[in-house]
Amino acid sequence: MVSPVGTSIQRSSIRPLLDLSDAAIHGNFEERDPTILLPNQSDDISHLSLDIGGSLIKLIYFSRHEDFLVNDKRNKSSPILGGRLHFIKFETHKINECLEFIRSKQLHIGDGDNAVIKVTGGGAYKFADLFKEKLGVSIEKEDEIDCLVTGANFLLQAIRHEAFTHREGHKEFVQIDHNELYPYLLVNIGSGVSMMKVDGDRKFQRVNGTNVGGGTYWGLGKLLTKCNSFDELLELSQKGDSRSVDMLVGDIYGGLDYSKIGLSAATIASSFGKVISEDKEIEDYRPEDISLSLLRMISYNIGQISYLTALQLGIKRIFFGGYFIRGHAYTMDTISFAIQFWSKGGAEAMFLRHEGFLGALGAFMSNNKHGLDHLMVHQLVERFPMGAPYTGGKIHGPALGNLSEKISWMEKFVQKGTQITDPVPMASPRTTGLGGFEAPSSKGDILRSDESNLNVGVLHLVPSLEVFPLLANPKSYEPNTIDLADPNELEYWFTVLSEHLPDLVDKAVASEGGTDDARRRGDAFARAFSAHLARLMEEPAAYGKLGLANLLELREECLREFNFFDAYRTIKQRENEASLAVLPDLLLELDSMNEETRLLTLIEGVLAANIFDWGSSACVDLYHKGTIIEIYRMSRKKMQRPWRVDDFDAFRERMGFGAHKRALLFVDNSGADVILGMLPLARELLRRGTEVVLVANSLPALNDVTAVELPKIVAEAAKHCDILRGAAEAGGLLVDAMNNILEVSRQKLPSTPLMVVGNGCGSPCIDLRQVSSDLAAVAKDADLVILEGMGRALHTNYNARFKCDTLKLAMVKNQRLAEKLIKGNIYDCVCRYEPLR
Ligand SMILES: Nc1ncnc2c1ncn2[C@@H]1O[C@H](COP(=O)(O)OP(=O)(O)O)[C@@H](O)[C@H]1O
Ligand SMILES: CC(C)(COP(=O)(O)O)[C@@H](O)C(=O)NCCC(=O)O
Ligand SMILES: [Mn+2]
Repeated sequence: MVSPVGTSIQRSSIRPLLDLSDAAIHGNFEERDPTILLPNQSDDISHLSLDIGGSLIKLIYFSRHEDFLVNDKRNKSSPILGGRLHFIKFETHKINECLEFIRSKQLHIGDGDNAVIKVTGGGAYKFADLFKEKLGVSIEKEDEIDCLVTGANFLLQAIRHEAFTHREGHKEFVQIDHNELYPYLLVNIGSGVSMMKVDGDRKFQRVNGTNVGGGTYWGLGKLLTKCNSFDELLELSQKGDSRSVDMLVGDIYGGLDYSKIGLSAATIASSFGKVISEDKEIEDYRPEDISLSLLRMISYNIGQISYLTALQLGIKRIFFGGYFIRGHAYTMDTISFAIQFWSKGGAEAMFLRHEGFLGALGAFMSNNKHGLDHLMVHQLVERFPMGAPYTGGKIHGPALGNLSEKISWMEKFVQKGTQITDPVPMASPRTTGLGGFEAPSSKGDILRSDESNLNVGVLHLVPSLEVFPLLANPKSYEPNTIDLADPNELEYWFTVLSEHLPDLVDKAVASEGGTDDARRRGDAFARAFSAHLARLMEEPAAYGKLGLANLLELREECLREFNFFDAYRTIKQRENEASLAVLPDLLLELDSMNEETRLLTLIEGVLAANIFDWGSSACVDLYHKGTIIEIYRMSRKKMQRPWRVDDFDAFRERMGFGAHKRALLFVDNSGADVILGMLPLARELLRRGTEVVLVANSLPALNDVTAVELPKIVAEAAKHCDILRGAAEAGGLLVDAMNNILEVSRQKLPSTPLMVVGNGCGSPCIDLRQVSSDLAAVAKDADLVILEGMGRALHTNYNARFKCDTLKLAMVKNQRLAEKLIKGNIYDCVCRYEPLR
C-alpha cells in the first residue's frame, strides 16, 4: 500500500531565498574577500559552466537546495539532483566583471572537488591563465561545436516551448516529437557563423560556416554609425529606411519590376549599392538607414547560405541560435523570409528561446555528475524572478546579496521601467516594411533593454515531478482553457489582475504584520508583478506559450520572491474556525437524509461553498456584505438545479451501482469550501467504501488550503465524526490516535483510509503534466477523480480527459468566463461528469 502521508508530501518545489541570519566570516579575516558563511542558507551552488565567445560570455550556474538532496524513494534510479539553472551573460571584453560575479557568488567553490570548471568557446584557451590567477580554478575545455549541438538537442527535447517560428511579427511555438527531430540543420550566429547537420545525440557534422556573422554586423555597424552598444545599433535599425543606401531592382530598371526573373522593383539588388553613385560622405547618411541595410544584408546572406546548405543535404528544418538574433523580431522575420523565399516554402526557419546559451548548456551537460541528459520535460519548471540576485538580471553583475538589495534593485528598476517595457517606436510600413524580397513587416518591433532579463527564466529542475498517470492523452494535454494569445482575452485578464493588485498587496503586507519592511516588500512585489504583466501585454509569448494559469502562477511566484509565503493566512484561519464550528450541525443534517437526497445535498454543498474565493473580485465584494455563515447559507439556498452544466443524474447513477476503489479529491479553498463542501463529500465516499485521497496544494496560493494545513483540519473535523476519525486514523492522518489503536485494539478492522497528498504546486490552477511523485503514486490505484474549483476544474483541465471517471465541480465566479465557457452568468455552477466508458 502507498504510504498515506509520506513525510515528503510537504516537500516544496519552490526556490528558497537567501537567508542571511547568523552570517559570519569564515576563515581568515585578513583576506581581501573572505568567504561568508551563511549557516541558515541551504542553497548549495555548484556546477558552473561558461561559453566564452568572441563577443559575449555566456554563464550558466546551477544552485541546489537541500530539499532536493532528499532522494525521492520512487526516484532512486534517477541520479539527477534538483535545483535551478541560471542564465547570465557578459561582454567578453569585460571579462573582469564576469570573474567578479563568479567570485561574489562563490560559484567556483562548488561541491568540494570542483576547482575545475567546464568552459567552451575560444576563451577557454585564451583566458585559462586568467581564471587560474584570479579565481584559482582550472578550466576544463570542451569542444565548441560539440557543446552547441548538445545544448540544442537538450533544449529541443527538454523544454516545452523552446522552438518557435517567427513570420511577419508572429511567433508560434512548435513542439517537435523526439522521433521526428532529426536530421536538422543548426545554424549558430555568433560573432561568426557555424552550420551543423545534426543526426542524433552526439551525431553531427559541421557542414558549413561563414565569416559574415554577428561580429560583422556589430563591428561594421560600430564603425559606420558610431554606436556605443549592440543594442543601440539594433534599435537604430528599427527607425531606418534602407532604400537610401541599398540599390533596388527598381533603381536599375527605372522603377520597374524585373518580372521575367520574378524580381520586384522593391527587391534589394545590391546592399549599399546606392552609395556608389552618390557624391556623399558618411555623415550624409542616416545611421538608422545604415544599420538597417547592414542588418538586412547579413541576415539575408546567412539565410541564403543556410538554405543552400540545407538544400544540398536534403534537410527541411533549420534552427537558428546565437546571440546575433537577440530575440529581435525583425532579424527573425528577415531570416525566415529569406529561407521561405529561397526554398519557395520547402524549408522552415525556427528559433530558440535560449538562443545564445546553446554552447554554455552543452558545456554544462558535459559535466556528467548531474546526469542532466536524462532530464525529462516534466521535471523542468521555468520561473521568471525579477531582479538581479538570482537571475543575474543585469548584463554585468554585480550579484546582489540579499532581499533588501534586491528590493532596491526593483525600486531602481521601476525608474527605468518604462525604458525596459516600453516599445521602441515601430518602424513604419513604408520603410522597414518595404523593399527586400517583398519584405518582412515586423509588427510590434520591440527592442527592450536586456537588463530586465525577462526573456528566459531560471530553470528549476525538480526530479520528483511526474506526469499525472491518469491523463488520457498526456501528449496532447493542454492545461489551459483560456489561451492568452487572443489579445482580447489577454487584455481582459491583465485588467482583472491589475485591479486586484492593491487589495492583494494589502493582504500580503498584513500577513507579515504590516511592518515597514513588509510594506516595502509589498511595493516591490507589486512592481515586479506589474512589470511582468506589462512585458507580457507587449509580447504575450515572451516566456513561452501563455495561458491564464501561467499568469496566476506568476503572481504567486512573485509573492514568494519577496518573502510573502502565505498572504491569506489570517483569512484562512478565520474561515476554518467559523466553518468547523458549524460542521457538526451540517453532518447531523446530512445523516438524517436518505442516500439519494444526501448525495445531491453534498454536491450542492460543494458548489455553494466554492463561493469563498479570495481571488475573485466579485466574491471579495460579497464578503463585505455578511458573515461567512450568512454567505454560505445564501449560496446554498440559490443552488437550484438544473445547474448550467448538470451531469448530476449520470453521476448519481454511477454512484448507485458500486463504489469506486479510490477517489482523488483535488480540493480548492480553505474554510467552508473544504470543510463544509469537500470533507462531507469525502466522508460520503468513505462511507461507501471508497478510499479517499485529498489532493491539496504543496504551497499556499490565494486562500487555497495546503497539504500541510489539511491534516490539522481533518483532525478537528474528526472530533465530531466517527467516520472521519476512523478513516483518518487508517490513512495515518491522526498519528497519536493511530498509536492508541495499535496499543488498545489491534483486532478492530481498519476503516477505509482517508489520506492527504501534496500536488507539487503552489498555484490556484494545476498543470497535470507536472505533479508530485506522491500524487502520481496514489493516482495509480484511483478510479475516480474529482476536480474542484474554478482554477483546477475550469481555467485548467476543463477539457482534460482522464483514464477513469471524472467529476468537475465549480462555481463560476467571473461573468466573462461564465459567458464564454458555459454561456451563462456569474455564480452559475458546473457539475460535469465524464464516466470512463
Ligand atoms: N549586448 C551585446 N553585446 C555584443 N554583442 C551582442 C550583444 N547582444 C547581441 N550581440 C550579437 O551577438 C553576437 C555574439 O553572439 P554569440 O552567440 O554570443 O557569439 P560568440 O560566442 O561568438 O560571442 C555579437 O557579435 C553581436 O552580433
Ligand atoms: C483565481 C481563481 C481561479 C480562484 O478560483 P478557485 O479555484 O478558488 O475557485 C479565481 O478567483 C479567478 O479566476 N479570479 C479572477 C477573476 C475575477 O476576479 O473575476
Ligand atoms: Mn482557490
